Amino acid sequence: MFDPESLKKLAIEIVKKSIEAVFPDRAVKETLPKLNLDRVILVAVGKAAWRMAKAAYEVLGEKIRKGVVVTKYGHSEGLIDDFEIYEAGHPVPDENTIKTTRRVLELVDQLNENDTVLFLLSGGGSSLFELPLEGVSLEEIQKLTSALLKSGASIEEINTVRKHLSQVKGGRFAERVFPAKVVALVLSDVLGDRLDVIASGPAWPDNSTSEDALKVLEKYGIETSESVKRAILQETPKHLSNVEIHLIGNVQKVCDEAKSLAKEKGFNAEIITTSLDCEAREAGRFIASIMKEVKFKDRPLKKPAALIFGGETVVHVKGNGIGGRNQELALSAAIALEGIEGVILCSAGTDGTDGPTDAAGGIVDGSTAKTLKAMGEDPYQYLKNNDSYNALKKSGALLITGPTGTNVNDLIIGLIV
Ligand SMILES: Nc1ncnc2c1ncn2[C@@H]1O[C@H](COP(=O)(O)OP(=O)(O)OP(=O)(O)O)[C@@H](O)[C@H]1O
Ligand SMILES: O=C(O)[C@H](O)CO
Ligand SMILES: [Mg+2]
Repeated sequence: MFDPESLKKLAIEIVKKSIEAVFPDRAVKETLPKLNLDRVILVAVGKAAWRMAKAAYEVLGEKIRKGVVVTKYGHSEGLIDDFEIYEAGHPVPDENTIKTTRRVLELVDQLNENDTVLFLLSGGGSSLFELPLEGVSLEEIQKLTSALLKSGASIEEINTVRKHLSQVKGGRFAERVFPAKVVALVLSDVLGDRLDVIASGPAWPDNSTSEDALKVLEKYGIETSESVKRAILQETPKHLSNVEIHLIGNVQKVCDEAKSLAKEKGFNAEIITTSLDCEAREAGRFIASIMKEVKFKDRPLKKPAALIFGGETVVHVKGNGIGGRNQELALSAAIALEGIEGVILCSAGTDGTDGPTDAAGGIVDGSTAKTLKAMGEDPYQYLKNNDSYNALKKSGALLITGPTGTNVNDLIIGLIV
């Protein structure tokens, strides 16, 4: 029923269309009309901020009294009415982060109980929205952030520390907006969607404590100054009375869309997990083993079948090649699927950039490893050297989409016919 080329095309189509379903524009436009907003101050923060703000402007128009957007360098796409649009440092905050955050605080400090801040939040916000507590310098925050990012700490742990050093994270932004209200739309790039973790939860009560933050520093052996330790001891808000939050997209949504698209195409489709978080090469091998079970035993699904996985794997980079977690997962699966017909696996970062490369991920089948071997290359050596980008490039197995303007973790689909 499917030749390898049409199966590949179909897998790419399902992945691309599923990512479109989590474009923030669409979700903002669906959500805002239900909220009865009038005369708001718009503040958009994160990697998807520009697109979220543009969509909000298209829905609310003149109802937006003032708009401020802060996103990563290169992530804004032009003017939106008379909004102030800023770009700042990511993944480590810089001078522009501080300047913009001060500007936002200046605006919200003038508000009263009749006002509403429409807060559009997405991943990356921790670095783009920051004003350190009194006594803590930007340099100290930069040093600490770099150390935490390299330490192997989880995003929850990293943000636990960040929240306790900031005037805007861990609910302190919402506290500062009081007595005005905050209505927030949030696009999640955190597995489990914890609202106090996404972008360090500027508008959500903090579930973590000063003690937790100190424990993270101790666990990863990170040295800090006395002034940083003193600042951490000031506890973040645990209750907020002026906040309404709407989660408008996450990895679950992208998986749901993939499942329904695969079903439309006549596949038996199932979401196996939305919280895949192990080492990328192990995930690739394990997913390949399930695909073989379907191929040869028709279980847990009968062919034609679509297996869908969402999450964010990790890579402990030991080699000196280039790649990303989705490309590494795909290469590992390609090795395990070698020689099998009627199987294809696509692994993609929904933001369109997987690791420090121009690819969104990889798309592999039973011929990928064979193609490399026919060229005299050893796929396993590429995997060992964390050089998935070059292995997939040589075998024509890179998935290239360009930056998508959204960011909700990774989508992996396996088709078996
Ligand atoms: N050669 C490589 N092979 C595989 N993975 C790599 C390689 N080099 C870096 N990485 C991985 O790429 C990750 C960064 O990728 P990426 O920018 O896609 O992350 P992200 O989670 O999407 O970031 P953000 O949350 O800011 O959007 C690093 O955590 C690292 O593990
Ligand atoms: O900004 C951040 O903290 C990360 O992207 C997680 O949301
Ligand atoms: Mg990314």
